[in-house]
Amino acid sequence: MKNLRHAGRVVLVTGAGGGIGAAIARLYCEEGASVALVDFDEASVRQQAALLREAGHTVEWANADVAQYDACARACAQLAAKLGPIDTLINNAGVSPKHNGAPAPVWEMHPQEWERVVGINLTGSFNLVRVLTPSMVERRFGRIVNMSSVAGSAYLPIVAVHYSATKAAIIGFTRHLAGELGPYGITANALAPGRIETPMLKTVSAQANQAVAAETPLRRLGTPLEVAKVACFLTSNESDFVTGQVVDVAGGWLMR
Ligand SMILES: NC(=O)c1ccc[n+]([C@@H]2O[C@H](COP(=O)([O-])OP(=O)(O)OC[C@H]3O[C@@H](n4cnc5c(N)ncnc54)[C@H](O)[C@@H]3O)[C@@H](O)[C@H]2O)c1
Ligand SMILES: CC(C)C1=CC=C(C(=O)O)[C@@H](O)[C@H]1O
Repeated sequence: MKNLRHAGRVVLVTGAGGGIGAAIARLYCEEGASVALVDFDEASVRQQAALLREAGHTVEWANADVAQYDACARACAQLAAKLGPIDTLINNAGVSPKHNGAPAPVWEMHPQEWERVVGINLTGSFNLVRVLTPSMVERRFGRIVNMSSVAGSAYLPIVAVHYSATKAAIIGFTRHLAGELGPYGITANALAPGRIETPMLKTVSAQANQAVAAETPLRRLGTPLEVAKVACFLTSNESDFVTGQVVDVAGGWLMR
């Protein structure tokens, strides 16, 4: 029997064209929500939306770069006009760029590349929160999940400094949101995935991933669905009194 605990909810997921975001969008659909998919890769987000519609789910999609405030505002207005007011926001879109096949050391990182990644991984989450919280505050209800990473609080040589810095900032951002928005019935939590099998991993050697699996207590990498399950839990009625928390989804890797 399906768990329809998100029936009646309208959920917006960024980075929903693939990887963890696509799994999150699908699980919300399966749990009864209407889902708005946002991604800057138009072909991917269109395809994910088509797959979900074919399965009978209520979805709309928008092609937007989360780093662009105006594009976020336009996309949210269009999506809310079709689905109704958005009450659940999953800020999942993020990038972990490589430079010549490896993370750029800080002394070689171009300032524009720093700005670009901060724009997507951090400002992108602010943009969506800024656009959507006025109606959440007005309706005295909202659920927000921001995607951090174990890299936000542990040194991971596989990523570069902009990535770690933005994922750490997401934790402070989330806790501040929890404090400020709590009195209006809005919760904000963060997820800190460990290594999850998604397209983001395609630049990492199989050997490196095996080494992570070997040092993970559960002895494997995670799946996008395992991250999605925690996002759905944290925004369901089962987590009504949970806010300002950072939840690792990492199989025990890098327990801190
Ligand atoms: N995969 C991992 O091991 C891992 C671990 C920890 C945290 N994370 C985080 O989880 C999130 C999802 O990662 P993933 O592994 O699914 O990545 P992914 O690369 O597989 O998917 C990311 C999606 O975000 C979209 N996207 C990227 N930049 C965007 C932008 N500016 N505007 C709109 N959409 C954009 C991409 O088109 C893509 O569909 C990211 O925030 C990532 O940092 C991933
Ligand atoms: C895919 C690789 C570069 C990677 C990205 C993000 C991570 C994170 O924890 O945020 C790493 O675990 C790693 O999988």
